[in-house]
Amino acid sequence: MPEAMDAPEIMGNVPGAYALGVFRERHPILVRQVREALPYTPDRLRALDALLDEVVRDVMEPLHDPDGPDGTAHDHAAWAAWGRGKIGRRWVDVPFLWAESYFYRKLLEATGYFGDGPWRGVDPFGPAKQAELHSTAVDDELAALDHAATLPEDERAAGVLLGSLWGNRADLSHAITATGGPGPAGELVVDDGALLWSLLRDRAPGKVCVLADNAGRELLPDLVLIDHLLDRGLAAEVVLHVKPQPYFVSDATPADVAASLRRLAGAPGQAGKTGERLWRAMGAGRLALRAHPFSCAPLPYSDMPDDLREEFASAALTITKGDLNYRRLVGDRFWPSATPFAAVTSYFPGPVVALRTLKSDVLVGVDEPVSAALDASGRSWRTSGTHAMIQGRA
Ligand SMILES: O=P(O)(O)OC[C@H]1O[C@](O)(CO)[C@@H](O)[C@@H]1O
Repeated sequence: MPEAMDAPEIMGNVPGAYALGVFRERHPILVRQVREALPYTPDRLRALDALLDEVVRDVMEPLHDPDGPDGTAHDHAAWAAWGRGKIGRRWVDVPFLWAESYFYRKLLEATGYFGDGPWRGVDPFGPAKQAELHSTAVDDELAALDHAATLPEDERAAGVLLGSLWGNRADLSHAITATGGPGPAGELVVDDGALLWSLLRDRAPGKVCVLADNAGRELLPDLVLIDHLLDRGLAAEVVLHVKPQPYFVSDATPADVAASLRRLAGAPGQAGKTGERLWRAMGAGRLALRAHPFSCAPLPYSDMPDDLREEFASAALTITKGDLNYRRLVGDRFWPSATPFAAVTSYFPGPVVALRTLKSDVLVGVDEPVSAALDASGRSWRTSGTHAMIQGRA
């Protein structure tokens, strides 16, 4: 194991670390927003208030007793095992990735998502996701596909890739405390776009896995990219991995994929044609959907189970979307920025490219003078989504 693999894990209790603000500011706001988003019944309101109190007191309580009213969840045993030595401590005193995952798991429990009552399976982030999917901003983005269709092939390919990349900036969890909307595309700090295309163009079309991130304004351009790969014969099949349950506010679930495909297929022009092709690809099995439980585990991909390892090993390319997948891919650690991407992803069983806008402190593969100059600029370039990377290895 390279020496750099010992970099310290990101925790919320490191002064100045971005993670601290997530626990102190974002999570309380989020619980309050969820409380108002749906007409929750008194039991759910009490549970949400208890979670808010837990977040404000900064002590992680266990999940409810498996024999209790909320105890029907399939994953109690897993969380009890993952949480050994962590539950009972302060949210900020355990690894950031772990604690954030636990927070979203607890939020679902509080809303009754896993219970036997009427709130079972109701996405607490559903209203926000639906509002975004049916916004005029999405109308405009879909209409822009008509112009994209007139571009020369290379420009069009570059456009669909950048659309998917910068779609990651539109993230409802980040929007909670960020100022302003997604805004225009910013700066690329790493651009391995040529590698991505060569992995797809220089060999017979194979399977491409896409590890999706957010629904709505990110998933739509991801689907456009997937359509491009299938339609241009760059992929024989695409496997789209989404979350089995609501997670990190806007992360895509199978229901969100269905809603996005309906949105695309119902749109005029090129967007509608794209939606119809994808709909047919889904029916023909060329576009497959997976919602593996590991997608919501509080663990890095280096701990992936054997079935996922086999899936990625059999892929010509795996594309990971977004900040959280990046954290899980390279390890959520304070790496020196020049740490090679290939070294920290050497465990990954096949070629992998990450499309990510930068929204948290983890960073690899950026030369020290470059990161030092950006740090000196005084901008919060590592965490505000203004900068992005296409970073991969064969
Ligand atoms: O949607 P993305 O790109 O995965 O980003 C989510 C990010 O937002 C946060 O939840 C809060 O910043 C990060 O922890 C996480 O990495």
